[in-house]
Amino acid sequence: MSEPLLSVENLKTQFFTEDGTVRAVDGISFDVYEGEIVGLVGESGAGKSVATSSLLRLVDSPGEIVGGEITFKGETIFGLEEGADGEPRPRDEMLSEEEMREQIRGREIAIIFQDPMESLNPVFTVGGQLREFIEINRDLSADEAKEEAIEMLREVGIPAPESRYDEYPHQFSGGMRQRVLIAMALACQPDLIIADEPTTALDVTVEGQILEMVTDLQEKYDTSFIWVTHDMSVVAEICDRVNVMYLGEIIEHSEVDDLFYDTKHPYTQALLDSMPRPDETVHELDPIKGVMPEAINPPSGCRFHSRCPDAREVCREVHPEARNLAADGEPKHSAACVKYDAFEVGYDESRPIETEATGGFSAGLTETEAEE
Ligand SMILES: Nc1ncnc2c1ncn2[C@@H]1O[C@H](COP(=O)(O)OP(=O)(O)OP(=O)(O)O)[C@@H](O)[C@H]1O
Ligand code: NI
Repeated sequence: MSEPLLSVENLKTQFFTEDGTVRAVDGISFDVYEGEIVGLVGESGAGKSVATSSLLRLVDSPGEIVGGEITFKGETIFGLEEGADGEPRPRDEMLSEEEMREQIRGREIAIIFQDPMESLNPVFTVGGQLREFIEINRDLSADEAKEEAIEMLREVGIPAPESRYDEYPHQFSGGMRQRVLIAMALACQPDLIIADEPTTALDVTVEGQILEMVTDLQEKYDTSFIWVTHDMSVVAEICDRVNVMYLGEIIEHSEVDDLFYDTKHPYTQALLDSMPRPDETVHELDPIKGVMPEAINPPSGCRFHSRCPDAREVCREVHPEARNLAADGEPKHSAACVKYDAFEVGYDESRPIETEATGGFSAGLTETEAEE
């Protein structure tokens, strides 16, 4: 395989709050290759948005990227080295804030958020905003940029784009606004588009139409995507490869079919069991037991052990790094769960423990309450 377009190594982003340090992203690694859609999936609070905004160095105070490497087309978006005083400092080749703003954001890596009203200005027409964006970023005249803007609106499926060009964002439906943002993301022909739950607020039919359009455009332009979602059916529909996140970590990674048909991590299994599956018409939904613990004080050992049906003593003690469990020659399939022999930590001999998932006590109750 060729070099990845984007490579993320051991990325850590933390928020320094009054209550303590929130380890929102705690050592994640993944790659994105040219022309693929990579999913980032997990429950609310897993760290998906912090991870994607870190990729563009858009984390605001009190948040900070504290470690790791982000490389994009050979350029260092983030990278530290040890300074003369022993303290970490940005490496010389790390892109400056100005370079990030002028070369990377919007041009080479575009981002689409869940709420289009945050990205569209309500007092300007949709077409005007798109035209201006194209004009600024692509050295086109105002007329050329307008033509291109109309073309982009047509491309993302906005009917009668010439007349809708002069309308304001509030005159567009939610789905149509989201299409405008996709047009804006595509306008500079970036190599990578990060989509942070852009279809979550839409109804399923509109969502389906948008996902279909994205897959078509993705093929046409050969753009790579990172698609953030908490919805496994979205993953099934558009992703080539998937990273599953839990409490700041990527706990499973594989090609999309393997994630569904050869699920390795109990958390991924729990996520799948809690959602309607696209490949099953009738399915009893089984919500994940318990709540995700706080990222300030993550549980010892495996972070999922408190909610895991397979947890044993050893899961409280050993913090597993994801390992590739695929057979030789098979595509990578990694998981961070010590129940697999590859981890060799004595899982089989270890005593099972009661967790929120084993029915020993139900979610939210303490052990004594449940015994009564
Ligand atoms: N500005 C902030 N200050 C303190 N903590 C923050 C801040 N922003 C995010 N966090 C914390 O970082 C963690 C990850 O949040 P993030 O928004 O990335 O989750 P997410 O996976 O995107 O969830 P969702 O699906 O709800 O969007 C959470 O524990 C959150 O409370
Ligand atoms: Ni988010």
